[in-house]
Amino acid sequence: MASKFPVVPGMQILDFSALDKQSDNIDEFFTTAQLSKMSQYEIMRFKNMRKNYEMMASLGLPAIKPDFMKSRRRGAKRKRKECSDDSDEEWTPASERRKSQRDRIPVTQFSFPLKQEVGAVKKPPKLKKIEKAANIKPEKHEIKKNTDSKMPIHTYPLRPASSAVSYMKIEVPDDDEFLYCEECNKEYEGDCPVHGPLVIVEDTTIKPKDKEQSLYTLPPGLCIRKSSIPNAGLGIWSDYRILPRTRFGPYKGEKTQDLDKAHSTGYAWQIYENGKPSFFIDAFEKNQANWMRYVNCARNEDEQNMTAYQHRGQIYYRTHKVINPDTELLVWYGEDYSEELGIRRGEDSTELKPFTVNGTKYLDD
Ligand SMILES: C[S@@+](CC[C@H](N)C(=O)[O-])C[C@H]1O[C@@H](n2cnc3c(N)ncnc32)[C@H](O)[C@@H]1O
Repeated sequence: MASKFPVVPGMQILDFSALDKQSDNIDEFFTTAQLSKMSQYEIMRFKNMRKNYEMMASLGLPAIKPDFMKSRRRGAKRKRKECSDDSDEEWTPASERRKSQRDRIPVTQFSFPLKQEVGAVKKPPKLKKIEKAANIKPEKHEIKKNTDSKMPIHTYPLRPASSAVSYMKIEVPDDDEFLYCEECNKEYEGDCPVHGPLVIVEDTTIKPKDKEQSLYTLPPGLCIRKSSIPNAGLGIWSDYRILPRTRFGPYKGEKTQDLDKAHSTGYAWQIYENGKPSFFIDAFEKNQANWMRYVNCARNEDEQNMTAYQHRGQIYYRTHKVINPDTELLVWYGEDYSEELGIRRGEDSTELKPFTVNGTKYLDD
């Protein structure tokens, strides 16, 4: 498929729109009588299973066909078992299957292992080159307030930890075994039983001692360039369409309990244990971090396209809306740090002007 967007070697442009329509129907696999006995919950569940399977298959990824899709309904009276020639499982009514379904779905059916081994993708250019092209001064311990010119510029490390917070933090439930499903607006112990597991995008695997480690871990289809946010430095952009419920991470960095240090770098996430602040994961040192250190903070809900969450002591980012190609990935750092950055949620609607360097499109302040 032709694309006007820059393409990372080995990357696919994903367009699931046709798939979405087709997958949103399970009529061909059940009789009218069977369908009429199913709850909305069951119907949605089968649709999701079909969608996940077909998306994986369309990408050429290993996917296990759900049992209910293995035989098509050819007549309302035909029994399910007779139709099924490649399954030795006895067919049971959907309502009876519901209880055991979850245990029987292999996790791999849903995972989206965009995993790249060393050498499989071309490494991104050197950080210095990227900074030069984007007209960004090499990274310093510096945080600039982006919205109000009267606001002071803080240079770190400069002050002891105070009430102002310059590390990222989010509300974490007492038990971080639980996963919150934004679609259901509920927490579940493990994956959501209605919408299934998140689609997992893994970091690119790198050699242990690779310099600029954080950049080389970029998954295919993402790239680094100047942020769309004025004075925010570099940021992470999508080269292809990313669907909601896609998970990135975990956020990698040095594990530390040093509060002052976490304050000073601007790259630390606070981790909670039993609902209480415990330690930090600080991604300031590039050779201990991954690409997630470059994800910037959204200035308003509209531009936020990822949610940060803690699960089993680690921080992940997941998408909660479709992210179109050529869009910056933006997460919410939490109230305190955002305030530190001069972000008052909902107030900034700065128009962004594109410009081009060496054929690559950037957005200027
Ligand atoms: C985790 S880093 C993000 C990557 C950073 N842009 C870089 O080039 O390394 C956090 C820092 O990015 C900058 N930043 C992130 N979001 C911002 C925003 N909305 N406005 C201004 N600066 C922002 C701040 O300097 C902040 O301390």
